[in-house]
Amino acid sequence: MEKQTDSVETVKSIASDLKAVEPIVSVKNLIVTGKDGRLLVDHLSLQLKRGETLGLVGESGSGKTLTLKSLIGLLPKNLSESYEEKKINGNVAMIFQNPMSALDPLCPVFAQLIEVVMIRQNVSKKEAVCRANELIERLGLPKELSKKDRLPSELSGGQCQRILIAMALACNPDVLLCDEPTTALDVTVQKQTLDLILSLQKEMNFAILFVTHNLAVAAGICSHLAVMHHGKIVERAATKEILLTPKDEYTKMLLSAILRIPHR
Ligand SMILES: Nc1ncnc2c1ncn2[C@@H]1O[C@H](COP(=O)(O)OP(=O)(O)OP(=O)(O)O)[C@@H](O)[C@H]1O
Repeated sequence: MEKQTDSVETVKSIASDLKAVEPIVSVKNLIVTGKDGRLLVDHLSLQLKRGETLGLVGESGSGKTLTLKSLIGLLPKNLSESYEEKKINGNVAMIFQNPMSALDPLCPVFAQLIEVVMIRQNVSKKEAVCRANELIERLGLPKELSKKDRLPSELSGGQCQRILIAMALACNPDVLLCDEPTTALDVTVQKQTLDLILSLQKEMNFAILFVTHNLAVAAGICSHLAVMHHGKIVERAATKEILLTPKDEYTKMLLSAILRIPHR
């Protein structure tokens, strides 16, 4: 009997080891096309493992957001897609670029958070209120948010983004898709928000796919970068390698376009 229990434990441990190394996100040859036949995402392939942070960088219009939308199943209806593989092993959550427009402007933020907790965690309203309060505290948001009916317009941009991060956490994500989550914030709030996302990742070990046109921001937080140009990934490597020895001409151009503080 003891031997049998031992072997069950061994199988369980092998299964959990396999889960740790198998990719959480696996995309092969994703193609997104417009009505006019224009290739907006062109044979894109990527993989992401638990705890990894991959930055998807490239100029505006290169297809980064459409890649995320395809992954989360929110591709606009006028576009069509095909792929060899598109797999997400676990829960996925997304943080959008503009926190103000991602929230319902007419509904108090606490009520919006409660709704997400109720739906995603399948709990009663009473339990959802408790969990939403925990999230508010964990994300360093003012406690009175749960008491006063505050609309998104009565919060700062940084606070709204924290509400969206709280909503994402309520989904218990295995992978977090971030679409320029700090672009609409001022630089100090940008840094606080990025630090917050990274510390939550450390704690919960989810993978991050981080979309930005800002190579400096991506380089600061991502272990690997994939450079996108005209819908294609033209180069993918460890962040250090891309910064020190870029191979693709477009990557070199992106690097040379980073603004530097002039010598005083
Ligand atoms: N619903 C749509 N219908 C037609 N074309 C679209 C649609 N959505 C996006 N596009 C086009 O697809 C291309 C890629 O768009 P996408 O939003 O993915 O770019 P991006 O790299 O995320 O840019 P940005 O950094 O500015 O958000 C762009 O040329 C855009 O105009």
